[in-house]
This record gives sequence, structure tokens and C-alpha cells, in this order.
Amino acid sequence: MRTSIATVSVSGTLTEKLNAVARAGFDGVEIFENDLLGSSLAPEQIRERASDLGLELFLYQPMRDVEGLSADAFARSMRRAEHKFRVMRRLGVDTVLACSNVSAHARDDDALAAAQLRELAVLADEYGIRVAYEALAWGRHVNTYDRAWRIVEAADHPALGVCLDSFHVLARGSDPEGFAAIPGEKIFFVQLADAPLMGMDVLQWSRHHRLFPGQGDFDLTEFVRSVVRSGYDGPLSLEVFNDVFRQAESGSTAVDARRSLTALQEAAGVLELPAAVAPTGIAFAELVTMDTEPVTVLLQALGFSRTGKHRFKPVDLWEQGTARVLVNTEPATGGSGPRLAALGLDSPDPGAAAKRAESLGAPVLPRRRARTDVLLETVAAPDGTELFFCASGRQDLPDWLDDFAAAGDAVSQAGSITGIDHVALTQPWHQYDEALLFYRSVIGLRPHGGVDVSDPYGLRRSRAVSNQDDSVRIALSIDPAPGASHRASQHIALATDDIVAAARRIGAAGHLLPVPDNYYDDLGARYVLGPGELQTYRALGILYDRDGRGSQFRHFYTRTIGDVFFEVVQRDSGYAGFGEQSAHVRLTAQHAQRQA
Ligand SMILES: O=C(O)c1ccc(O)c(O)c1
Ligand SMILES: [Mg+2]
Repeated sequence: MRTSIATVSVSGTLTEKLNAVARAGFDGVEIFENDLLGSSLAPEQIRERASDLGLELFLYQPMRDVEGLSADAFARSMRRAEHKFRVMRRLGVDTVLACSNVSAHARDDDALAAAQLRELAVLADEYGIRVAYEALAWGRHVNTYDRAWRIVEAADHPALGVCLDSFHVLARGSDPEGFAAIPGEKIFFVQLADAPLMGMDVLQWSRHHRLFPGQGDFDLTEFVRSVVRSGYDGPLSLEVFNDVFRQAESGSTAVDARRSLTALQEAAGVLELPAAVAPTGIAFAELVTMDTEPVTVLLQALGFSRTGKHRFKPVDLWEQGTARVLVNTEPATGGSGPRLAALGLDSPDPGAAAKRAESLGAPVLPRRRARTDVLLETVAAPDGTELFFCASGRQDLPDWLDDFAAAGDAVSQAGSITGIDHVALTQPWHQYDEALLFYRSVIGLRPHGGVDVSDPYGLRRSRAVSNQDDSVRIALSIDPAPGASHRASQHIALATDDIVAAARRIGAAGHLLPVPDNYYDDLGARYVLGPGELQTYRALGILYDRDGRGSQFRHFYTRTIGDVFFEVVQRDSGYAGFGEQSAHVRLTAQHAQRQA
């Protein structure tokens, strides 16, 4: 099906919007009237610009309060409509969207609404234009799609049909199954938006919190299936009013939007993509830094040993248990660091994983090859984090570890680290929803429920994604707003089977993040712990959580170096979380440490 997006969904001037949308690969757009009114381009020039960019202009919108009117008001509305139809002729757009009346003066009279919409359609028809009538969820009398359809059916004019907007339909709890009652050719247009479930005024919800499909809680897949079953074969158009997307850079929003529509088409069975290849483990985490000293000290304190050296690049491999950390000092990587720049994901089929990424508009990066350097399929996540698909454990494919010559040290037995439990990545404020969609649709991870974590200088939304057996867990959270004085830090969480021994080791080396006494006073009141347990945790800065079934999670943090720190966790097998309950204590302690 053809793909479209409303100009209201991305930031910028009309020209910037058209460029971004075309670059992201949409077939066309809905032009919002405000974008036209604010543009210095004449309608003919807009038409030409769109055509040069290979974009179709699918729809012009909105017309407001056109039905259920007094005779006077209707006459004024028709006059304005005629002007719009002339503009549309100049633009070369043949479909206009008319929203149901929201005015307190609107009459609750379907026969009147049908008669007036019919008259509007007769006029539109003279201009070769079709009117798509949309029930706004907050329409005064017409606020459900089935009522809008009954009126359109009664008006009975070939230039009048309905527009089905997933937000209005699903926000009202209507069932898309009912689209079956509408002949496909009477559905003139389909708009798609997701949204988080929120208990709030529906107009505010719609105007500020819409999301691209797959980023919220609505079942867009079933919506599209129902639309397709009705016989509709027009464009699928994203119409997303969202405060963040209105501000964010239009190019990346358009790519995110296009990806969401591709993934939705796949889910609804109208498009086939290379299948997702979920990763089976975290092969490595890569730190980039110009100054190796602080990282080396911290890794050694954690019990890691330097086991390998890249044959052609300034990259060291540090190992402990199955945990692998690469330390990259290539000057080209920029910034002083250390920062978490890349993740290696064990993949059963790296080539297929890269094809999947490509089909969803994820930038596949030039492979960092140097002579015998093994081939690595790499994509960039929305925030620029590089994801390597590693063919770990495949005899027929080269192993990324072959690029590393032994550096002398054996894999350390010194610490009690067994592997990587999870990686926490902070996302730029405007790319949080995009990141979630990326890790779900491109990488094939499944999202868990979201939590809000309070930081002394902001509230951070946070949400984890994981593979089926939780051997790959990535915790995503929002960075503070740009310009904030407090940077967020990403981290690598290491698994241990002896949290006390690990904390003693780090504590003795002076790298522990201290935790306030108040936390432990409260912890003692919250849980009945074993004899001496609370004292041990208090002495070692260990945080403690227990879920409803009694599974425990104990963890501590190292101090922050550059933009990164380590967490060490001991997780009971049934515990599914990340100790979110005490995340605010950690964030506050980190701010305190930074200021010390
Ligand atoms: O918020 C609105 O007014 C508005 C306008 C046009 C639409 O298509 C829509 O879904 C909402
Ligand atoms: Mg709409």
C-alpha cells in the first residue's frame, strides 16, 4: 500500500518537511492548511516541489465545522469551502478532510448533517474533489466512526466518503471490526496514529501525545487488517500530533515514522520483510576513550584481565567469565570519554540481521575491515550507538574474536563476575520512542513495561527490551534535556554469583558509589532480612530489591568515569526487573559524587 504522512507530524517549514519526508521514502503527504498558509511558496510551486521530490499530495486538511449548521453559518462555510477547493486545484490535491463539528452550536440532527455534507460534496465534485468526513473523538454530536458513516451513507453522494483515523476510533474504544459494514470505496482516507493509554481529556491526548504506530498501546495491526478487509486500497497515512516530534529534527523523525509504518505493514500482513533475527547474547560492550588509565584501573579492580589486542586497531579486549569489554582508543572516534559506543550482539545469522535492519531504514555502517579483519555486520541505533551482529558460535562464519591476538593474560578468575547482565543506554530526549521502536522492530527484542525514575534534576522515563530468554537485556532511558547541567551516564551491568565478594573487592579499591544511610534505614523497615544482612549491605553500598514472589535482586555501582559506570548485580533467576525501585537513590548519589 502507498505510504503517506501528514505535514503536522514533523518539524520545520513546509519545504523542510517535504524534503525530510521524501528522503525517508514516503510516497506522499497530507498537507496541513497551516503549513500552506505559512509558506511563501505559491500552491503551484508547492505542487512542483512535491513532484520534483517524487511525492504525491494525497490530501488537504482540515475543514472544520461544516455540518449541523444554521442556514447562515452553512452559507459562510460553503463560501470558505469554495476558496479551499480552488487552492486545492492549484495544489493538485483531490481529497479534502472535513472534521465533525465541535461547536456548541452544532445541531444534533443527522438528517441535517447529511443534507449539508451532500451539498458540500456537490460543490467539491465541481472541482473534481472528494470530501472525506472524519469523526473527531471530541466531536459535539458526531464522535464515532459508525455515526459518521451513517451520515455519509444517508447523504449518498459519490464525492463524499469517510476518513478513518485510528486515534479517534481507538480512543473512543470503537471496534474496527465494524469497518466491514463500510464498502471499501467509501473509505476515502485512512490515518494512523498510536498513543499511550492515558486517563485524560481526549482532545489534549490527541493533540499532544500521539505516537507513531508501535510506540504506544493501541492495536494498530488489527486496525489496518480491518481497513484492508473492507477493500480500502488508498494510502496509509501517519497523522501524529506530538510535542516532541514537532521540535525534533525532521530528518530523524521522518525516518522513525517511515520505519513504524513499514513494521506495521509487515505486522498487518500487507508487506513482507526479511524476518527479524533476534540476538542470542551480548558478545561485548565497547568503550571508547582517549585516556585508558581510568578504565584500566576500574576494569582491574572489577577483576577483569586484558586478554587480547586487536591485530590492526588500537582496541584491547578485557574478559572475565563470559563478560567482554573492548577498550577502543582510536582517535577518530572523537570525544575524550570513556563512553559506551558499541555493543556486540551474538547473532545466529548476522547477514540476515543486517538485511532486516536495512529494510527498516536503519543505517548499515561501512564494515570496519582491515585486511584479515573479520567481517562484521553493523548498524547504527538512533542515538548513534553501533550494533555489531557477531556470528558467535557459527563454525561456517569467521569469529570476531579471531581479530584479537592473545595479550598474555589468561581470562581472570580473580573477581566473581560471570558475564554481562544488561546494558543501560540513555537516549536523547527526542529519540526515546524511536529507540524503543528500533530495538523492537529492527533488532527483534520485546519491550517490557515502562517506569518513571525520579532524578534530582528531572524525571526519566525508562523501559527495558529483551530477547526471549533474557540473555540480551537493554535498559533504555531518557537523557536530560539538551543544555542541562547534568549529563546522564550509560552503564554496563555485570552479573555475579557473589555480590558481597564483588563489592568488597571494589570497595577495597575505593571505587564504590556510596549509598546514604537513610536508604538502609528504610530498607530494614521494608523487608525482614537475615541476621547481619542489612549491616553488610550498608557497609558495602549494596542495594536490595525483592519481587512479589520473593525473588531477590542485589546490586551496587562503581563511581562514574567520563560518561560511563559499571553496575554489578546478583539476580535470582525469577527476578525480571532492574532494581528500579532504588534507581532514584543511585541517581542522587551519582550527582552528589560528581559535585564532590
Ligand atoms: O486535532 C484536530 O483538530 C484534528 C484535525 C484534523 C484531524 O485529522 C485530526 O485527526 C484531528
Ligand atoms: Mg485525523
